[in-house]
Amino acid sequence: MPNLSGKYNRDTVQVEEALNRIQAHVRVLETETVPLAQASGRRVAARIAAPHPYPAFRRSGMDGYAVRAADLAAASRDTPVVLEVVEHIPCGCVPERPVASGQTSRIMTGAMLPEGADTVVMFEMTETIERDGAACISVMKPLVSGTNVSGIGSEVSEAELLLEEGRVIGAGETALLAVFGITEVPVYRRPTIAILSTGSELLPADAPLEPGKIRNSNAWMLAERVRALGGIPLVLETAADELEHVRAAILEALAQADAVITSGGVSVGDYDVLADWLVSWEGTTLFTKVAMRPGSPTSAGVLNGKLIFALSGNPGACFVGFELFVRPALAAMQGTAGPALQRIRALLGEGFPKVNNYPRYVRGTLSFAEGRVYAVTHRHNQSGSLISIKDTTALIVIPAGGSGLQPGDLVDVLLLS
Ligand SMILES: Nc1nc2c(c(=O)[nH]1)N[C@H]1C(S)=C(S)[C@@H](COP(=O)(O)OP(=O)(O)OC[C@H]3O[C@@H](n4cnc5c(N)ncnc54)[C@H](O)[C@@H]3O)O[C@H]1N2
Ligand code: MOO
Ligand SMILES: [Mg+2]
Repeated sequence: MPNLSGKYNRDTVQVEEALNRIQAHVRVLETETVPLAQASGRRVAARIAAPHPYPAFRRSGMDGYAVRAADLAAASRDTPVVLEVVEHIPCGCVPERPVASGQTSRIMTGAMLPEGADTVVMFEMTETIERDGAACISVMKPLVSGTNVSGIGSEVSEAELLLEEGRVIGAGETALLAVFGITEVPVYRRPTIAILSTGSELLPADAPLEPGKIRNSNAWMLAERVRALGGIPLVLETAADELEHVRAAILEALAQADAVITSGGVSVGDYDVLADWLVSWEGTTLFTKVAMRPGSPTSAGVLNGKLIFALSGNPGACFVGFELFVRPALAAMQGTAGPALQRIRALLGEGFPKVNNYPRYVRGTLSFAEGRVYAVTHRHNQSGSLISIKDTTALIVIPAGGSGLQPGDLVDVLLLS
């Protein structure tokens, strides 16, 4: 029997220190190139610069007439300026005739401006007339030169940074890559994350309920989060609370995955075998207790250069442990340093009278009223409850100590979405 006294006497580390220890062991994954159509949700693995200016040609912003602004300088209701229409320019065409003084070309939104012209008068400001058998327009107002024209590079100049390394590719990013013709995108490899649920009480989701048992929800929740953060979840068969069984499952998982998340068995119970293993194993233990609620027994270690996140089995604690520790690690594996969660300050909506010996990460959401941001805690915030997870968009940080918080007190809030 290994010496398990460490299971009961654990050093407590602060959340920040626990995260630092994890980040120190993150290995940034290799990069690969994927077609643009498969780049959604991936993180860019290089600094991507604009290969050409955008727009690449002087472009009309309106359906109207391309003119020389100087020609319209004296235009007024009483002295309209008459210009001869010399060409029609649809989108996608290169104008064939320059616009000389006294001339104009009919031009469509998005079409290339003809030489000589510097301004576009929208149709609504013109009147078409005929003069000496020629099609003309009359304009009754001057325009500032450049009106309704997007100049070359006015939006993006050549070589300008488009996407910084580590950025997640979403709608705006894909649009940029497409418009610049970057159809082979350098991205970080997606981390494969093995998910092992431990617990002899766990049934698969499709099993009929049995007395004393519950269906496994953590595996589904964790897989969903891993997928949403760019990883590939590898959900393993649930392990019974037996040390050898759990150990073997983790070792096998480490061979196939970039990191392993376990849930359950980290506290001091008789069948909390992960806690047993982490004090007697061959790996490096990073921490086995964190100054936080829920999830104080959350543990982590490194074996064969790979991280093992041993999250609590309690669904609320499992969720919070994932967001605080696994999420930043997933981001870092895919090339993004820095905090994974944005921290803001908000006014506490309802009071939180409970005094804590550890900082508490309360599931909640933000609400907005009269220009103020309120942090609203959810009712079911026990470590063991899971009903509030679906409505959680933020973790509200209630500091340790003190004498409870009043409505309107300023609190730190970690934004999850
Ligand atoms: N004497 C003490 N008891 C406990 C302490 C303590 O300090 N002294 N800590 C409590 C705290 S805090 C937490 S958090 C839990 C941690 O429990 P474990 O991580 O060891 O998890 P289990 O014992 O395996 O299960 C706890 C709870 O969660 C349910 N569970 C487990 N896996 C799943 C799953 N995949 N899906 C859904 N639900 C799951 C399990 O059935 C239990 O109800 O320990 C306290 N005890
Ligand atoms: O730290 Mo435990 O997760 O409160 O219940
Ligand atoms: Mg337990």
